[in-house]
Amino acid sequence: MDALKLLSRSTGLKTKISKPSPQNVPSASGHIPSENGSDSTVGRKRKRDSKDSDDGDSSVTLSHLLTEEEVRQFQKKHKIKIVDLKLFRAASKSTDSRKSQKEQSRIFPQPLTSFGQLGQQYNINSALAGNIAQQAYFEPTEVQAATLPLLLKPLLEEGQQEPDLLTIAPTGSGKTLAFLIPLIEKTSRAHRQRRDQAEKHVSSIILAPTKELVSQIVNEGRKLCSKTGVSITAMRKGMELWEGHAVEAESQSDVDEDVEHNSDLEKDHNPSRLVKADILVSTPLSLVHALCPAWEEDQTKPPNPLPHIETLILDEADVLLDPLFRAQTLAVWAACTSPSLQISLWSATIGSSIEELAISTIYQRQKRLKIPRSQRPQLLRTIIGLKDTSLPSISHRLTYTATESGKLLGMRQLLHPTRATSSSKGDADAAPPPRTPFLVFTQTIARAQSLYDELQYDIPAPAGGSSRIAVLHSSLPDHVRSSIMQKFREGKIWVLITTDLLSRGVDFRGVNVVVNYDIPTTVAGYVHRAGRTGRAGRRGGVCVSFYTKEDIQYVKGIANVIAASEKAQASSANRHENGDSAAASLPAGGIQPWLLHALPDVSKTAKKDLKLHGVQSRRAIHADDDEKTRRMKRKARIGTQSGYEKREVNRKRAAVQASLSRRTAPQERDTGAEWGGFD
Ligand SMILES: Nc1ncnc2c1ncn2[C@@H]1O[C@H](COP(=O)(O)OP(=O)(O)OP(=O)(O)O)[C@@H](O)[C@H]1O
Repeated sequence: MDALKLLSRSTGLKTKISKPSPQNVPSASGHIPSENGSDSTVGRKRKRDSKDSDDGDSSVTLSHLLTEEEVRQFQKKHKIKIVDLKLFRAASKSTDSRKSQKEQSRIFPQPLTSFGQLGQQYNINSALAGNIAQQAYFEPTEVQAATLPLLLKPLLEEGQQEPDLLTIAPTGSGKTLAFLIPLIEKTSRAHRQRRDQAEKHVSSIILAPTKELVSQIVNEGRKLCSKTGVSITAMRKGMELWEGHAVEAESQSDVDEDVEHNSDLEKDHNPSRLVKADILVSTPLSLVHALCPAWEEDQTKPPNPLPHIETLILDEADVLLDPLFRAQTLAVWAACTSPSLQISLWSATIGSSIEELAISTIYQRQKRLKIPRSQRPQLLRTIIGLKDTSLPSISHRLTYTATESGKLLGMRQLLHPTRATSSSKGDADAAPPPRTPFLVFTQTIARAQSLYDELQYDIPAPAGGSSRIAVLHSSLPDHVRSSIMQKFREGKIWVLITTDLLSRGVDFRGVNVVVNYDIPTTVAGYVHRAGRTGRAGRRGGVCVSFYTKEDIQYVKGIANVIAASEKAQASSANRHENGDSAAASLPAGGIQPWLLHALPDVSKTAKKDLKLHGVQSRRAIHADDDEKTRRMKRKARIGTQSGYEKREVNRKRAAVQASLSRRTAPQERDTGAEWGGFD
């Protein structure tokens, strides 16, 4: 296993980078034609210095722009849909069918067919173009092809405003690059126009739900910002967003150690604590504390305004606008008071209620700031592929284990596959046994810890023993969290047990197997967890989900996602039938149609309850739980001790306790009695 090579991206470790085969890049559904209409870019590495125009040389233009019909064909082939939501709003007042309303509001801008166009057509900062080339990205992914022109084109002409944008694109499809490139270019242009570095202040904010994701975005951003004059940093303790407003150290959560220090902050004198970076990446709570330290006590208090912020990006927008983070995110959004603020929301899953919330927040803000209609930016929605489906390149296995102890057995079988269990008795077509690295998800921190305790000695000592397995959750100190992340990226840890903390956005390139030891609490959760494998077009990723009797009532949604993903894979296999054998082979252990019929529909209340609390038997024991619930929860605990062994241990413990209390009781009576005086 070459885990080191697979996981080494983002670690700074040098590995040999080879050109991926065309079907392995994220644009696997079909190659992107070059400017002259041919498919010549595919399969050939672009020369780094041949196309990038020099900074300021705007005379180089594309020799050939695609006609509208070609753009339509391109969008169809790559499953790209761009809708102008204002046109859609106007069209929805008509009596036309919804389908035709949608068709009327679709737009067909020029796509980005190669990274070379960034220099040629969009005249981006040459250092930025060089940094992109340095990353050895050979061609844009669908989301990059669709959104980069939308965000970069308005920068070319003065007075043009970038659109507000909602983007839904599959996991691992390169959304981070899609929002970072235009942001860095916009900031670099603003620097050139201003040329007054003394004025430097934060002009853009990127919000992400976890510290791990914040750290990852900053690391990716740093690579792209190199030598562009643009700086990016993560929110950290003691930072001031404006002079005299230090963040309360104890109320402010720290970011990971692997985020390098912003050099501006390391100067000793106090004003240096002022954030001087251009782009600030933060979790919503960290930022909201910076804007209003007492925010949690009084959430009605408006946070201090951030009038200089020109761009706000919500990565994993559906989580940020979910009730869990909603108040904090909206508080930051409201604090960005610039009338020319450009907002973009990115995720693999944005449900219609979240989309409505985002759109209404955008409109209300424009009304509040009294921005004339003529000056309001376009509002666009880009969808890549099918909404709320998992990547077709991932194989899914939904495994019934009946009980909790069945799961442990299943997990051990995955870790130690034998010939008999991995290939169904000599079946030559059976899938090969899954190979580490594994990312294992549980419902709660306590369960992640228990599973770790159970499995920590399962890897044989000659293979590294317990150092190969780790647990990561939000109760661990930040430095431990970042060290585990680093080791997993470097391939030193093979099995990482975690909670939903790592289900969103985190990019471990080489994860081969995602195990849902406990089923996720939402369908979107499944899409995101599964999406930790099969990233950047990698094939061979497997997502195994165990379910027990208690889960049967909830798994239909997951089964539907798997069925949709398999259908997409089958149709892509048909398209590739003349050559792409990897795509042509259907995943092993897929969903049988009878199972889809047999599984009960999930009621709205059950969905809501699952989302809020998880499966009941796996929740922590509460003081007000009745005896039956306690028993059920105890039974669902992760462990290899049999019921008999547990009862024996409890019996012995009770006997020892009783003997101890018999011995201490007389003393307690002597010392504990109140002194009644000499009388
Ligand atoms: N054009 C490209 N060609 C090849 N690889 C790319 C390209 N763009 C991005 N990648 C790689 O794809 C991987 C996934 O990218 P990224 O983390 O941005 O995905 P994402 O769409 O944000 O996923 P998620 O929804 O899970 O957050 C990263 O390792 C990134 O380096």
